[in-house]
Amino acid sequence: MKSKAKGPILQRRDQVDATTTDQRLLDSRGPTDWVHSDPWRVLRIQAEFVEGFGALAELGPTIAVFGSARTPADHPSYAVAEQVGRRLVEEGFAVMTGGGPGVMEAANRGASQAGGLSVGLGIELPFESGLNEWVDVGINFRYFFVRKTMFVKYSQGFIVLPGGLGTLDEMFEALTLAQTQKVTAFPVVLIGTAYWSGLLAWLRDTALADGKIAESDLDRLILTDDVDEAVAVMTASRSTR
Ligand SMILES: C/C(=C\CNc1ncnc2c1ncn2[C@@H]1O[C@H](COP(=O)(O)O)[C@@H](O)[C@H]1O)CO
Repeated sequence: MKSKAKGPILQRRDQVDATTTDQRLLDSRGPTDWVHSDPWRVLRIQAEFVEGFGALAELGPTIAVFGSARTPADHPSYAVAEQVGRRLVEEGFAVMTGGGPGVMEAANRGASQAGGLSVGLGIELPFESGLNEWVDVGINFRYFFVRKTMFVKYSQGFIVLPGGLGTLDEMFEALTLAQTQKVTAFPVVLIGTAYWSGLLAWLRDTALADGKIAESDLDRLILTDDVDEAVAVMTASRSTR
């Protein structure tokens, strides 16, 4: 009688497979459409979470710094971001950015040059820019939403410098998570009164006035031009935990 053990499964007579699982794995050159299918993507997403959690779990106190990818090195915001990176390190924080150019590069530069931990969470984009040279621990993500989870999970506060859509997305993500109590005790400091005042005025005069947000939502946002004040907010928040 034909009989075969397939792992814990017993097959007999005409139920016996003609090939082994290993043979099918190693020999097959079948269709490859599955590489682009959602179930396969789910595994890649899972792998990205595993890599991120594994690399960042032991970071210690960390502050995320956000801001424009388009800020040139001779722009005043670049020097401010560099100072933010340096001051955070002096207060014992690791500095985490999107790992790109502009403000991200400046904050990583300040942190690295101050001898601290400079982390970059990069993102795969159609136009490749890669991690900036001041990132000392870097991860490149395929998926924005996985990367965003890492920023919120592994930093204890956000410092936001002038930026565009990406920066606004990151700031409003933090504010939404705080409003819905998904995160608690998570300070968000905006640096650059001239740049941010118009947005804050609209939030107060239109969104708040029309009942779309609450006073407490605005209270969470701290606006300053003073790097030391921004860093002090992060330090104070750490000591209240
Ligand atoms: C636009 C250019 C490069 C983009 N490279 C980026 N690399 C990493 N992270 C990025 C990049 N662009 C945006 N981000 C994220 O959004 C924020 C900045 O976006 P903004 O629209 O410039 O404000 C930033 O905090 C990142 O997390 C060309 O050089």
